[in-house]
Amino acid sequence: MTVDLRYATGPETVETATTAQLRSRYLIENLFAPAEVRAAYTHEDRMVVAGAVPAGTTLALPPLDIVGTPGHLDRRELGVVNIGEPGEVLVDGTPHKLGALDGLYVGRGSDVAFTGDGACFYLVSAPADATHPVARFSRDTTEPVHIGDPATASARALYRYVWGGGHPSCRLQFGVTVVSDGSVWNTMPAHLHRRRTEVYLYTGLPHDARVLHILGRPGATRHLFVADRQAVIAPSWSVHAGAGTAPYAFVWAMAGENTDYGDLDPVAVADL
Ligand SMILES: O=C(O)C(=O)C[C@H](O)C(=O)CO
Repeated sequence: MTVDLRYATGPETVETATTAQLRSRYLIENLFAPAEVRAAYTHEDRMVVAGAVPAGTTLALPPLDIVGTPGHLDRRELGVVNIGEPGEVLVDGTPHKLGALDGLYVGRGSDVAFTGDGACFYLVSAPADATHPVARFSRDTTEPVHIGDPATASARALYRYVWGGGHPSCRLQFGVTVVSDGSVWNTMPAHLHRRRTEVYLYTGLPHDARVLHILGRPGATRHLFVADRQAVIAPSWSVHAGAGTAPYAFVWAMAGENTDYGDLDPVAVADL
């Protein structure tokens, strides 16, 4: 299986990069294909992001040569969000049903497989040094945190699945944010995470719409136009925020030194 490999980068490279260079370093475009698992590996906090689209088959989470262990999760933990129709994730043979935007945490050491005709699973794994139990998160029963304001076109609901305040993990945090009708902005005002890497996967965008995603150091930002089901890597020195030309949601996932969701450095709009 080919893995899309991304090296770690420094902030100074962003200001002089061409658009093509920015896209090849930070944007992950083709994670989802029928009856395949596709993966990208970033050296930023050694996160793996992947797509599994069973399309009527049963797809196993494969080992990756770059990870270097016989099983993908031998030394890793996994977050899964279903961005398609309902499907099942088999963890050591036990099925866990996931509806649209539901999540699943899988601890170190498990074998995982995916089924479901219209299901489309987004996966994030990160190194783990302990084993925590499997946990399912339903978007319908997770109490969202409402942030932003319709007056600034930034109202959104944040569904935190693994975030340090509930189910335990080693390094991984993830959840889903749904931008409210009439709002366009995510993560504005923006912030940085000195102690972790974050990856956003945009979902629910019409095919002809885009999210204008902002990256880079405050005061020296660039942008990428991002389509549905594409992901963007935000190294620890980069803001990560965006405005959509149509309604959208996104899966956010982080890995780093701690699992404290509130450990972030806010950036005032005027400092961007
Ligand atoms: O819309 C938002 O704001 C977010 O969803 C923020 C992410 O959860 C995030 O950046 C976590 O650090």
